[in-house]
Amino acid sequence: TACSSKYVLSALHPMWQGPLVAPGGNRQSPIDIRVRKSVFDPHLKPLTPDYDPRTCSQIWNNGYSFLVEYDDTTDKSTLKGGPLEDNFRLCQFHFHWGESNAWGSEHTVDRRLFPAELHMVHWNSDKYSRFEEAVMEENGLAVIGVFLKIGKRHEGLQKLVDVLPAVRHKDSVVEFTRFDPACLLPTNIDDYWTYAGSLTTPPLTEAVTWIIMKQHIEVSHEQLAVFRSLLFTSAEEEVQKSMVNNFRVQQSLQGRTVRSSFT
Ligand SMILES: CCOC(=O)CCc1ccc(S(N)(=O)=O)cc1
Ligand SMILES: [Zn+2]
Repeated sequence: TACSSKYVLSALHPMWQGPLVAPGGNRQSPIDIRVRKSVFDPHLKPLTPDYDPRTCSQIWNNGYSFLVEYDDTTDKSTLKGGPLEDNFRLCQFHFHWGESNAWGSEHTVDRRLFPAELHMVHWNSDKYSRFEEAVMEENGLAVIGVFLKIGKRHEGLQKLVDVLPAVRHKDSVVEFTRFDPACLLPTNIDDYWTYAGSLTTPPLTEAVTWIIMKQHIEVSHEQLAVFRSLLFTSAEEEVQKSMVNNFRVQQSLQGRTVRSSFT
């Protein structure tokens, strides 16, 4: 069952220092999105991201992924609309990927795996005063998920790819500015699935409104290979481990409904 495979992952993956089973976990992520079981919701509004590239501040390797962090002390880079009732502030984006192009995404669509998945993480600034507070609350976070496919080179991503060697080791950080995260969104952001879920890494809190884009973006094989050149390990550790397969296994839906913004 999903539960046992979660234990298997915990045994194999160095990345799990958190709780193996989220307390009372009945809305865990990621999930498999069964397209024919999703329910069209005509009341879902268009999503309105409004990002200011000047809020981009740094990139760091946290030992699970690399995070591009945004200054979220003011309402400069926000997300509204879609399934969201409140205003959400962008705080970071990161990716999950595999060691091969055959797998790497966290969510799947009718069991289809993608080589990687982008997560753009926002917190509810109408209800909470900072990310660390929102991450513990039921309607605290909104994460946009975008699938990556291998194809043509993504020109906007290249600025990010070029700086990754500078954050090769865990806990390394470099200044990174004037990056517009909107360039990583697909051309069509009106078609998405949405469901109530959780963080996919510790603390695994059930705080996330997930918004998964139907349309993927394309990156080149060479660009994804640079992601795989990152390391889970810090510079001091003798054994260097490639940062690959940093995804969680799918969790059971447990009666949840996945809504779609399109028919
Ligand atoms: C209390 C501090 O909590 C954190 O730092 C959680 C960060 C965190 C943010 C987003 C995600 S994901 N993969 O579900 O988009 C996982 C973990
Ligand atoms: Zn993630």
